[in-house]
Amino acid sequence: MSNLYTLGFNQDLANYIETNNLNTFTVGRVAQQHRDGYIVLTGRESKKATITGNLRYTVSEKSELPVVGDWVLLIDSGDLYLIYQVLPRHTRLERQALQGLSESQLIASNIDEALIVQSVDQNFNLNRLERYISICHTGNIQPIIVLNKIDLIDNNRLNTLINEVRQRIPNVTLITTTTLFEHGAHQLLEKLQPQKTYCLVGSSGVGKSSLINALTKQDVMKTSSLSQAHQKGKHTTTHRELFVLDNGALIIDTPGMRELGVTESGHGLSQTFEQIDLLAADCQFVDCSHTSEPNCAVLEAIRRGELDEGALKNFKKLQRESQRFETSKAEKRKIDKGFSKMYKEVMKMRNKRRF
Ligand SMILES: Nc1nc2c(ncn2[C@@H]2O[C@H](COP(=O)(O)OP(=O)(O)OP(=O)(O)O)[C@@H](O)[C@H]2O)c(=O)[nH]1
Ligand SMILES: [Zn+2]
Repeated sequence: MSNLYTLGFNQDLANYIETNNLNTFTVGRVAQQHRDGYIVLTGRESKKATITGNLRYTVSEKSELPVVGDWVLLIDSGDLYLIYQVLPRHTRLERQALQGLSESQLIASNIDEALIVQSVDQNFNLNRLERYISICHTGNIQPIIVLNKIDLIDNNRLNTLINEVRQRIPNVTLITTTTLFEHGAHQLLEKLQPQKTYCLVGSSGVGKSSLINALTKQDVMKTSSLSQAHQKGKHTTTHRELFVLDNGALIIDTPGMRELGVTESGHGLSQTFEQIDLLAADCQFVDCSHTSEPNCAVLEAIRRGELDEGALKNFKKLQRESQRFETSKAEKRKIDKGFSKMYKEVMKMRNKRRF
């Protein structure tokens, strides 16, 4: 078991296995997810794996199936492991496809900190940063902002950008990198701790694969050429993969995520827009929408120049989005429930007829 700890295994998981009498299984961590199966690490080996029929047919939602980062119980069947069970997840990186169904998609699990990568060229966007940060908070993941490709701009411009981030998002760690020069990512490497799991998120072409290559000091990820990276809809990273770095940190690369929707209105948004949340407590109306109400503390703060108007605008946009998501989820649940009721009634009638 001791080798498992180098993969991020912890006492909570050990206790879970112990209390549920699951000691007979091999424990592993999902390192790669492909169309036709998985690669799991057990601390001793890396082997192909597939899920058991039992697991496939007993899950009630797709998100209960294994994803990269998951801890799983395995049955050894020679050159293949069978995944018998997914152990409880302590964090989840989840997204909702903006033009999609009401279903959210689990991207990876058990991530301690997410590195939100933006490049300092036209990709730089405060609203998008806040969007990614909300998703992290919703999944209990600590966000870190990484501004990459700083070789493209001069120091003045860089300081302006850093100030812009600091003003809008004061409480999240900010790191600057370039993968063009040796040691250009040293600030980032120093931040990564052994046995902790990180993931890289960000639009296609911002340099996530290049950063992985810089951190692993190898060419493990294929990077796209600039022209390719800017072709719309082309993702150069096609699968998710977990890497163990020389310093013992674990890092997961995820494919470029253009359509990244927030999934819930819970604490994710209020944690990200903490300042608005705090101010709102002083609004005259409990359900103040901070639009035109009298004695609105949020609008007052904007008037006084203490709150960025852009932050409030983005907050409202993300709030509307998550409300839409919640509503469509509730509607879907109602429809599903209706179907299941109908199905039960039909079965009851069939059984009656039989006897
Ligand atoms: N100037 C400059 N270019 C960089 C830097 N980092 C990466 N690039 C270039 O940006 C392009 C995209 O880099 P990738 O590492 O493939 O980007 P990615 O985020 O992994 O992209 P996806 O795999 O599509 O999600 C490549 O041409 C890289 O050479 C940097 O620090 N400075
Ligand atoms: Zn208000």
